[in-house]
Amino acid sequence: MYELSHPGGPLTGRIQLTGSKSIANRALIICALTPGGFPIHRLAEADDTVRLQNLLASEDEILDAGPAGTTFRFLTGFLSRRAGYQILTGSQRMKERPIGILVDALRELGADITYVENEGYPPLKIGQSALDATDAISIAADTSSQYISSLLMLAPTLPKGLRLTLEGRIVSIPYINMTLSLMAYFGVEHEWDGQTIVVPAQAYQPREFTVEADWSAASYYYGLAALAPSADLQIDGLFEESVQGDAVVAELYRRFGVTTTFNETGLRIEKSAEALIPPFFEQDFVKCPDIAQTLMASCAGMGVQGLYSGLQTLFIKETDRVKAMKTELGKLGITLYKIPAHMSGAQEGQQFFGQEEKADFSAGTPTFATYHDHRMAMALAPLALQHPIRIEDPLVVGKSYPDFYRDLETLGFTVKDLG
Ligand SMILES: O=C(O)C1=C[C@@H](OP(=O)(O)O)[C@@H](O)[C@H](O)C1
Ligand SMILES: C=C(OP(=O)(O)O)C(=O)O
Repeated sequence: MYELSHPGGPLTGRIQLTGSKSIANRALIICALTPGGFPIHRLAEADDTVRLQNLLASEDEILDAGPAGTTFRFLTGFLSRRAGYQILTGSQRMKERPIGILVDALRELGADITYVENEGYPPLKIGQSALDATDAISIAADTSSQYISSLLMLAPTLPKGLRLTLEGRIVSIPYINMTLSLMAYFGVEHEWDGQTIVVPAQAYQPREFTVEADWSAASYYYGLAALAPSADLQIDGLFEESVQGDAVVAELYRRFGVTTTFNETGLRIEKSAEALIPPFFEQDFVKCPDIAQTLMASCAGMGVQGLYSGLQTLFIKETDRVKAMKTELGKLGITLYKIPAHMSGAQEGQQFFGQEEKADFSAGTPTFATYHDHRMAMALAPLALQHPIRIEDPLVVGKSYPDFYRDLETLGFTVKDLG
């Protein structure tokens, strides 16, 4: 367990931000699909990326993706064409994260995939197939965009390419765009017409590639700036033009008086002591699910009333994130609650959640559980600007950002290992 604290006063410093695991994992899969490969610079040191790199190089029969969603989903597609049989497995939580939508789509293409334990869930036994049964399939787009990205990256290498029709409300759409723009960087063209993406058969063109810094990780610095009396932070490695949907975080925090200016090496986040905090924050997170916890913790720290929608994918991530945030914010006297449909005006398939109290530390130092979810630890960490906090299983951050605590220390935080 770690205890985090900060002496108070203005928050200043400079961070070389970790690389994006989403971008790195796409680059690794595309590289493996490109004859001869290509050099990738600033490959993220995230556990999920190291894992994918190791599994792509492994000839073992059992491949363990651990808790890494993109690693598991991207490999499910990739291994369908690799020689021999492999068993693709993961952590206990991974075995609870659905994979049936992707398996059904791959089976329609001709894949040889069987469930080793429970129907619809990892682990999978994956054999080699030409994936030439058809060149046009449909897939439900309302559960995880990672299934779609997995198919898209494979698509140009299929004998007749792929015509992929997305059904239902599309979640996490910026991640589909990220996949397509990386494919385009490596010379692969597509057409997106209505709900259908067409990728003709083509070869990836090798090109050197550099991984951008991680905008999802940047969200924690926005969270810190929002809770500091004043802040001036330089975050290196991020650029205004980004393929990451979570870059929207710069816009979201502007509402709390946290401003962003781009410069040569990255960006500067500033908040002045006079910044006005609005009483209310409303946001649909369907395009940026990974920053929802950051904003919930910020609203808690500022005592801003939050109204959230687009959280439907959070239930099947590293943990049920809504439930986990509800429990942990509850330790600070905050109720995160579902708003009944008749009160929120929610349309079918939509749910609204609300919270309004300000974090109350009068019960002493809170101990936050992390539920095997890196984002629980990192999203709650900024609250240490208001009162010391304790984080259980703190090294869970390694999934995307192993140097998180070291970077906090450079901003003046004390990180005490309580064992
Ligand atoms: O493709 C990706 O890199 C990701 C897609 C998103 O998942 P879903 O599409 O399952 O929402 C996101 O939450 C995850 O952290 C990374
Ligand atoms: C949801 C996440 O990752 P994954 O789905 O790849 O496990 C995440 O990093 O927030």
